[in-house]
Amino acid sequence: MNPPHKIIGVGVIWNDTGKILIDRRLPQGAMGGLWEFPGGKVEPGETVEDCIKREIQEELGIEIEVGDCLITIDHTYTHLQVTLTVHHCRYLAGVPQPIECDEVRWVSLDELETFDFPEANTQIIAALKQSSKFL
Ligand SMILES: Nc1nc2c([nH]c(=O)n2[C@H]2C[C@H](O)[C@@H](COP(=O)(O)OP(=O)(O)OP(=O)(O)O)O2)c(=O)[nH]1
Ligand SMILES: [Mg+2]
Repeated sequence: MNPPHKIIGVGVIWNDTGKILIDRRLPQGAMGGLWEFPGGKVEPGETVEDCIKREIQEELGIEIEVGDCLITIDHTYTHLQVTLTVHHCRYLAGVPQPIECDEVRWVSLDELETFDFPEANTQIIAALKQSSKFL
């Protein structure tokens, strides 16, 4: 039997000093304690862009603008298959609050590699580094 499949909208949120917002998942549950880019499950009838905007408002209490898609990744974990659709986002307003996570941080692209992320994120970080070469 294949594990269940979730479609996830994920935001790489940039502020105007070029830092990226990451959050630490709660210690309990799947991938507990790992860092991630904010996001969550796409609800029925919702676009990925709407999902990212909603999740980030719910989880962090901030306003963002959702931009271009960076990458889409299909990844199979032991108990779960995920499709992560990752968009660049622009921070607009509000102070990020750890509403549904343990901690939030603004970090540089270089610092990203020093945090522990889920396995699928290796590809997101590689894509970010690749795309930033041309900035
Ligand atoms: N938001 C986010 N999720 C990620 C990343 N990398 C990664 O593998 N995931 C996985 C972990 C989760 O299984 C899923 C995120 O969906 P979610 O946050 O709604 O799922 P969850 O398991 O925490 O919540 P739930 O099903 O209990 O409602 O995608 C990432 O960078 N950001
Ligand atoms: Mg989530």
